[in-house]
Amino acid sequence: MSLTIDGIEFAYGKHKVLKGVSLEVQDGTFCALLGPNGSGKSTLTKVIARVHKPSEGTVTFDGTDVLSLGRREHARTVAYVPQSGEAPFDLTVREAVLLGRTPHYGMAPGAEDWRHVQDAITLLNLDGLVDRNMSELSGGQAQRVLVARALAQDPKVLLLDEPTSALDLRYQIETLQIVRRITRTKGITALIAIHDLNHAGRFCDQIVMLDQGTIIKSGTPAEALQEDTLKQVYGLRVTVEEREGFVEVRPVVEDDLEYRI
Ligand SMILES: Nc1ncnc2c1ncn2[C@@H]1O[C@H](COP(=O)(O)OP(=O)(O)OP(=O)(O)O)[C@@H](O)[C@H]1O
Repeated sequence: MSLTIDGIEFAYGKHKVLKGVSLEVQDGTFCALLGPNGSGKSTLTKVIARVHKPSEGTVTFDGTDVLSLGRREHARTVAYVPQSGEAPFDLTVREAVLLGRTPHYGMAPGAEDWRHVQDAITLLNLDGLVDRNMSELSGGQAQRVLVARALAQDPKVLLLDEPTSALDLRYQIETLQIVRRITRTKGITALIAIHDLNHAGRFCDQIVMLDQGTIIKSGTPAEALQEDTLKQVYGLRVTVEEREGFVEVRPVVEDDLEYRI
């Protein structure tokens, strides 16, 4: 049982951004999408979230064609956390999290829906903010609301596009721990676009390295985070060590800008 992405091609106009991307993520796996700016991480999450339609390729989850599901069924299967600039600004925090339940109820939310909303609010430590308007939140608070909305949706596949970019260190760690825990306890498949190689190595089971719209490497953190791969993809010398059971990447910074290859 898995999320299977096969031969995805996508272009913005004439600019080809995804060039035959194929990837398999097993159920219950927390998978990081890594790669330099512009390598296609966000675009890939948007294709799975159906924000963009690929010109070629398929996305299936446990054998079901995700790209041709009905709208409601897709929303019950896949939840998408966009970058924080895309928050719904005219709503209170509670209303924004409740949006995640829309695919699950008919005329009005029921007790089960409110339970999911409250659980997500508590998990993301948003209890003190529930009546605040989204427009009054800091970037990091808004980002936590978007994660809570996606968790309230109770999806099978969770897509996160740089969900920790505006978070302080404590909330970065907490958010990654929460996602990791729900992959374990609920068997959810999570795919996260993220820049922090060490967070990816610490919290994720699988790492997929994208470069110019192509997958360069996919494997465990130890398999994917290798010095030669990182040098090739980021154009930067790094050292990679195993520390307390986790892979740790450090840039080799000698003198001003001398690290450039
Ligand atoms: N809406 C758009 N219209 C045209 N080109 C776009 C659009 N969005 C992204 N691109 C281009 O597609 C390429 C891939 O962008 P994408 O946002 O998927 O990369 P990314 O790996 O997520 O980058 P980052 O790490 O900077 O967020 C880039 O060259 C970018 O300029």
